[in-house]
Amino acid sequence: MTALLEVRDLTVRYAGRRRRAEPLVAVDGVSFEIKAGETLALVGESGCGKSSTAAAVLRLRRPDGGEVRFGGVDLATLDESALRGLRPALQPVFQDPYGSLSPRLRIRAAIAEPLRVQGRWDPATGPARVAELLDLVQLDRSLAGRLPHELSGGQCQRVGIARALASEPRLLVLDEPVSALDPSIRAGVINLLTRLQADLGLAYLFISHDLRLVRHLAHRMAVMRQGRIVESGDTAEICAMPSSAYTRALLDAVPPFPPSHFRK
Ligand SMILES: Nc1ncnc2c1ncn2[C@@H]1O[C@H](COP(=O)(O)OP(=O)(O)OP(=O)(O)O)[C@@H](O)[C@H]1O
Repeated sequence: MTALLEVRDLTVRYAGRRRRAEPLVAVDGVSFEIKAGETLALVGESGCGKSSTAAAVLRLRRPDGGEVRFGGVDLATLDESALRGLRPALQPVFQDPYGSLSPRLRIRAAIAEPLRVQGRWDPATGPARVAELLDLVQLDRSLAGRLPHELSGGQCQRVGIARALASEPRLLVLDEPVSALDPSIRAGVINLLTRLQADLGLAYLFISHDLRLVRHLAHRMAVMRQGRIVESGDTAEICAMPSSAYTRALLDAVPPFPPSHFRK
């Protein structure tokens, strides 16, 4: 099967703080691919370049080098008007569930917003679509009239996922999607993501520093260090026999697995 997302030699640089300072190379020649229905986890310590990679894949930031081919089209070089047509297919889910939602927008409006922005809101069918999206993320329809602060963190993150699904994406970029949540509700959101992938055939770029989650969720993983991928491949194989000493050190720091509350 051909890849849905192909990233080749991706480079992201940030200008130095002081004038004439050397730019910081946050992502340095990173390559990976993701097929439809597959999860690739990007793992590594804080500051290794995971979020910068995600921002370049989502074209929130124009890469300084390399290719980001989505469905064969290189997003790295597209202008904003050409990107507009492709953006619905690649959707982000961020770490902070409250920060991702406007505090004054009721849940039904928050879920409908992407459809309105994309000019796809139909007053005749829209409310039923919002209800369907609430069902998809296993939220009670009665929550539609609430404001974000009236919901728990886990419920808000489900709203964030429903908003992403409203665009009928093919790829979700999940940047630490459960690390801000209470440990007791993380498993519920992870199980939801697993089920959505099976039902909708979604591909996930899953960014996490939590290797227990990665072992549970990701078909393949890529380990980043100082902007580069030091090891990548099948998650189970890497976890059983890492070829890089750095990966081994990351794995050795992880408590025993699996937590019993994850659905197998
Ligand atoms: N907007 C920015 N301007 C300047 N430097 C940045 C910017 N964003 C990130 N960096 C730097 O780029 C490097 C990679 O950061 P990035 O956030 O991509 O790493 P990360 O692996 O996602 O880390 P974390 O897990 O802490 O989010 C770090 O050295 C960071 O300080």
